[in-house]
Formats: sequence, structure tokens, C-alpha cells
Amino acid sequence: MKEIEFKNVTKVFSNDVIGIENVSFEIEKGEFVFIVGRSGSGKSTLLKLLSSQIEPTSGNILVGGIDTGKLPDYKRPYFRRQFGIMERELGLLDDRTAFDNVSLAMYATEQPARLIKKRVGQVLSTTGISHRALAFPHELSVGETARVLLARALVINPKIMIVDEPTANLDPDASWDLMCLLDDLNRLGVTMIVASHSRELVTIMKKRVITLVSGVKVLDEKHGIYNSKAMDIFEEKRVESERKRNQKL
Ligand SMILES: Nc1ncnc2c1ncn2[C@@H]1O[C@H](COP(=O)(O)OP(=O)(O)OP(=O)(O)O)[C@@H](O)[C@H]1O
Repeated sequence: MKEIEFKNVTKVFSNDVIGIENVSFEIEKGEFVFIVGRSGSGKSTLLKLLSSQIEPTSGNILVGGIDTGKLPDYKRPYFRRQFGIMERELGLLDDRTAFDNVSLAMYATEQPARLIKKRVGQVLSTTGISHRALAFPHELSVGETARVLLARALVINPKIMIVDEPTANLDPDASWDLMCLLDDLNRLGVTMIVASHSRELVTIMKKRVITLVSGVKVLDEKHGIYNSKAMDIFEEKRVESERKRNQKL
């Protein structure tokens, strides 16, 4: 079943910078998809469009068959609850423990305190960080922080996980453990969309890989790899056609 559809989606920011250009793809329920590309290629823009944190300039984004552009404002908060978002920009609150940081994400769901406590305990255990539940963010290692961020994204029981650079700044062992955790969650049925710079991990995982070059989707492979050669070729072609365009002007 199609869970996500991007139809000719373009995002141009207010300064005329193109985030992504004419991108189309479909993602099935329960898929694991990597979004790869060099810095500035549009990975975060794509993820933010998907979770309705920003609006497309043109094109359509459908989630569960619903066109997000046609969603009335009053339905948006409920709509967003189907996404668990793990982004470093959405950091932890310094003056709250790991446990409280994760609990806060559940307050909007208006569940009783007893249930929130139970659910947070479960999720901290799933992400392997319950032993640090009472630690404050400055007392956590980078790897532990990543696990708390993951727990916070998971606690609302999302259908779709949007994960931006989960292994940034992690050592190889911690990166691998975290990737395996994402894989385990995916096997439980959560659709997983992960932007990553990690050449080795993307290649080892053998998942679907969507490759962006300068905001354009250039590859979409079922059991893909982090294909930096393809990125170079497409980047060269882009520069060449831009040069030709400029010469004509
Ligand atoms: N809010 C914004 N306003 C203006 N330009 C933006 C904005 N957000 C992103 N951009 C630009 O859009 C392009 C794509 O950025 P994006 O953050 O999506 O890339 P990325 O692939 O996630 O990069 P990185 O790997 O470095 O995080 C870049 O040229 C960036 O400068």
C-alpha cells in the first residue's frame, strides 16, 4: 500500500535557492528508505516537506492518500502525529532529564500521566537507554543523546519515522548499533526514512536508496548503495548544462 507520494515536488526558498526540484517517488507502508546526497543536495528539505514542517512551492505530497496541501489547518496537529521526527535541530531541553524530555513529546496526546510514564519507560528500554533516564543532556554521551532523541521520536507511536543524519558525530560502533535499532523498528512495521551521509552504513544495509544531486533525484534503487561516482557524474552534467545555459544568455 502506498503510504507516501511525492508528485513533481519543488521547493524554492525565499532567497530563490532551490531546495529540491521536480522530485517524484512513492514509498510503500513499512519500507526502509535512505535519502543520500552531498551537503546541500536537499535531503533535509525533502524530509521537512514530508512531515509538513515546510510547504512545497509546487507539486503534491500525499501521505496515506491525503494531499497535505489540501489539509485544513485545524487537522494539521493531528496529521503530524503520525510522524516521529529525529533531527539534531530539535535538540533536548537542557534543564530536563532524558525521561522528562521524552515525556514532553507525549503531553499533546493528552494521555493520563500514569500511561505516559509507562510508555516512556518502554520506549527508553527499546532504545537501550533506560539506565540513563534520570541524566540531564549535558551528562549524556553523543551516542546516548542520539538514543534519547530516537526515544522522543518514537514515544508517540508514529507510523512513519523521519530521521535526519542519525549517526552524525557517532563512532563506528555506536553508528552501527543505532542503524540496527532503526532496522529493528522498521521490522516492527514503522516506515523508516533516513537521510544519511554515511557511505559505509548505507551500502552495508542494502535498503532502497534515493540519491539527490543539487535538489534533483538522480537515482532510486531497491537495494542501493551510496553511489558517490553517480553523484559526481550527475554533478558534472549539471554544471555543464548550467554553463551552456549561461553562454546562451
Ligand atoms: N530555510 C532555508 N532558507 C533558504 N535556503 C535554504 C533553507 N533551508 C535549506 N536551504 C538551502 O536549500 C539547499 C538544500 O539544503 P538542505 O538542508 O536540504 O540540504 P542537505 O542535503 O540536507 O544538506 P546537509 O547534508 O548539509 O544537511 C541548500 O542550498 C540550502 O542552503
